[in-house]
Amino acid sequence: MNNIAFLSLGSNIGDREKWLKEAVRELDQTDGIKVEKVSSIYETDPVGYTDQDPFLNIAVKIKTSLSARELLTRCLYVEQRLGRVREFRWGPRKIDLDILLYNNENIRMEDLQIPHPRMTERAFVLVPLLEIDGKVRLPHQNVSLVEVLSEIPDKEGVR
Ligand SMILES: Nc1nc2nc(S)n(CCO)c2c(=O)[nH]1
Repeated sequence: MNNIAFLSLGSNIGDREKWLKEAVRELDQTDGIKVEKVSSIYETDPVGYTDQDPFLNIAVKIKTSLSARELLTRCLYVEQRLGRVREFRWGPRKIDLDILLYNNENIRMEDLQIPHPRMTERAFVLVPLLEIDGKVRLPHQNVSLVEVLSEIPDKEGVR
């Protein structure tokens, strides 16, 4: 398992903490995935589509032998297994798993973009991520995510 990946998990329907914990367990029980670190749980104001309930968000560091594509497939499987129903794109969700970083790779495909394209705009992603790795950087860029987070105005939306 010589690949490192960072994921962002979120939930804003039902027993949010339960879904987050179950998703982490599903990941850790996957052949080829070892959960290395899990952040604290943060309550966060919804961004994007704001007319919905607050989220609970965490970040997770994994070691994996899966490719980025296989990891995406696994994340979608965990969402389906926990019963996520995709009503509309930015709407409420029982559980959401987003791949943020995979090694130091840039991947630009129709349905797989790594680093996650919106991660640098989202305090709900960066605060948990920096809790588990304060030195994490974007691939091939000289920008520390600590500096990126310092530029985001609405950090109070993450508690
Ligand atoms: N605070 C917060 N807002 C969000 N908007 C969307 S869409 N999502 C789903 C993840 O893209 C979230 C989220 O996880 N947390």
